[in-house]
Amino acid sequence: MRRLKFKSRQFRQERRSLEVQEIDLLEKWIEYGKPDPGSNPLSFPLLQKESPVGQMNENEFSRYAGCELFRQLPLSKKTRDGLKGSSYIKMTDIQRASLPHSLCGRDILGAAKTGSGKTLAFVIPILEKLHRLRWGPEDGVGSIIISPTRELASQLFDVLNSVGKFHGFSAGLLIGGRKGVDTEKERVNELNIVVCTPGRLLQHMDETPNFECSELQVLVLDEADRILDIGFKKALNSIVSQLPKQRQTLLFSATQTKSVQDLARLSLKDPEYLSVHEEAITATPQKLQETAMVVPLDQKLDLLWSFIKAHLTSTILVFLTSRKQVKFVFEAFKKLHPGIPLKCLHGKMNQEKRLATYSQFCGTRAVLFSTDVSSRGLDFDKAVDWVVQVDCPADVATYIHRVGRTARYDTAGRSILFLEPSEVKILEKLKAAKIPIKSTKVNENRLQPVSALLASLLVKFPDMQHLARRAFITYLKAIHKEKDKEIFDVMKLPIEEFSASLGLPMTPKLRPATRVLKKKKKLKINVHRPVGTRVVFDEDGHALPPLATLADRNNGDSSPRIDVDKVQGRYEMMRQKLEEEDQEDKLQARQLRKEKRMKKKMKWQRERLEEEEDDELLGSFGDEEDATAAGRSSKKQKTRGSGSQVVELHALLTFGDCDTQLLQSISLAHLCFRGTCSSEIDLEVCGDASSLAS
Ligand SMILES: Nc1ncnc2c1ncn2[C@@H]1O[C@H](COP(=O)(O)OP(=O)(O)OP(=O)(O)O)[C@@H](O)[C@H]1O
Repeated sequence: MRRLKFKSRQFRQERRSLEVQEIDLLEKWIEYGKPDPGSNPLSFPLLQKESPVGQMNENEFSRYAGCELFRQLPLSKKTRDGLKGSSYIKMTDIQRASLPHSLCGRDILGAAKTGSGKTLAFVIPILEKLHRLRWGPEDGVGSIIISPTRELASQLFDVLNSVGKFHGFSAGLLIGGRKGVDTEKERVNELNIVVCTPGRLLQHMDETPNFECSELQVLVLDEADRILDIGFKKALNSIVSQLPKQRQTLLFSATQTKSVQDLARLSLKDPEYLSVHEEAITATPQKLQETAMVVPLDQKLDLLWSFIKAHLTSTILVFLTSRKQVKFVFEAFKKLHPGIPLKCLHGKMNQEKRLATYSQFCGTRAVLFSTDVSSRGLDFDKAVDWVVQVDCPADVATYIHRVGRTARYDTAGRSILFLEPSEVKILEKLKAAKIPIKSTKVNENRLQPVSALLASLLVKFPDMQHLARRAFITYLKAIHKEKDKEIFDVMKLPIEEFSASLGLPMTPKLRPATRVLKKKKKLKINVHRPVGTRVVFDEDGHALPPLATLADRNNGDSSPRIDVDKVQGRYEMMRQKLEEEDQEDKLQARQLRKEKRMKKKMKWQRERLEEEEDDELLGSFGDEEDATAAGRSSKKQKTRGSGSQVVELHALLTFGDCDTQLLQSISLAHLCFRGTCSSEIDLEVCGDASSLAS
């Protein structure tokens, strides 16, 4: 047994040196085959499947720009094994075009159709870059992947988990509201790869002590155009200002931004623009059949109900404009029992429910009513048969993302768009954007009216009346707010008929927006008022504004006038003072963080050195030292581990509101569960985690 342990240490050393050799080889290979900046590897002659791969002779390597199999790329064994384990063999176009550039460390601006495999195009370079840098727990956050929604972040995390399972990086999913943030704070500093939504990342940057990303290597923005748009502007600017400028940045989306201003915000360095489907005849997947139907607003629910009743064995994703509409249609249709499971998803649902709904919907026959929270990035296991857009999308990009939830990778799919007659102008815009959408007429004979059923439902369940009213109002408000007035005109809508179609007995009154004037706050005497903030009154008993004390009384006027220069001077002085103090504070905090990091790093390096010395000692002293060294080295194995044969359970941690339990179980297992694949070497278990060893 002792001998076996000695072997396992030697094995670890050998493995480490093999890893160093592999990295050296990969770096040479990448350097050798770098494609020219600005070139598109898709236009290179295809590398034959049977061509030799890797090092040809001392200074010659096989070509990787222009290859189509993952195994022909300069990737580590761990990544290759991860890809193979997930059955990824052949690259998609965006992967073929971008990976040769991103593996060399270049910034990428990648655009490709929905469902075309953009996720792997950024997950692989992250794993490879950190692997080649031999990134470890003590190095902190090496990569951040930002996604606009929690579901998408969680899905990206799953892909990272499956492809990166042979690497020893710790990764965390940081999403969600206030809940769970404290648990995350305790562990977030140990992460190497962070998958997150902008809000949660910023929350940690602001609140978590010592959380910093000053060593960041790769920043990824998935659905980049969405993250760069106005809704996330403030958050993203704050995030980027806290990241080092020296980093690789990868931006991907099906509808990519080219705004120079946007890109300047991210300080991209000579990015490679790779829009692989720009030349394609269509902007949407080839196997997607797209149809539009013109139907008056008051018949949309009839059409939707008839559609669902006619497709009871399908998986259908239905998009509506507002959360209130989603709630109403879902609750109402559920009570009418259409004969197929119904689900709903919107941004105000709690996170656990959102994630549960998302995973339940994957691969089952069901109808999911959703707002645009599901429109981007989600890969419902390639199982959505139909995308139904009951309400017109805000713009062409939204249309592309919504229909992109079906016909993913190489599967087929169908979509249908219900258009109010006043909205038909969008068809021209869709066609101009190379979207092959065909218009068909509604077959009135097959329409199953649902309005009467809804009216009786609203009588039976008075709560539903409120939902219906809210759905009505929020829809009209949303249309009123839409920017594209050529398509959206609330005045052209049949408002009364629409209200009746929801089952409402009377059309709710739409009041013009009024400003609610707040009551003037009563002034109270604050006895705890800090010294120096005394209120000064004039002779008539009126409180003087604070700056009146600075007024220039020497100009002869009876009423004192503010001396603007004096006031500005004082402000300027205060501003300067504050800025100086701020700078000092920042410097101090940075210094402290740096020292702490250095200490941690030194400690880890010392431990590793000791471990290596131990190994060498063991080599000379043999079996005697084994027993004492075993405990110590097992402990070290907890924090640092790599290698193809040793399986460590600490590989990936999951953070997030719903994962507290999982987090606990992983940290338990993380204690020191270590098994080896070699039949020669026995399981080595330390401490009280022995019960986990079986
Ligand atoms: N090389 C590949 N071989 C086989 N399947 C792949 C490959 N790359 C990606 N896929 C599969 O294709 C599907 C779509 O991939 P992915 O979600 O990355 O698309 P996307 O381009 O990011 O889509 P969207 O624009 O909607 O976000 C996934 O189910 C994924 O597993």
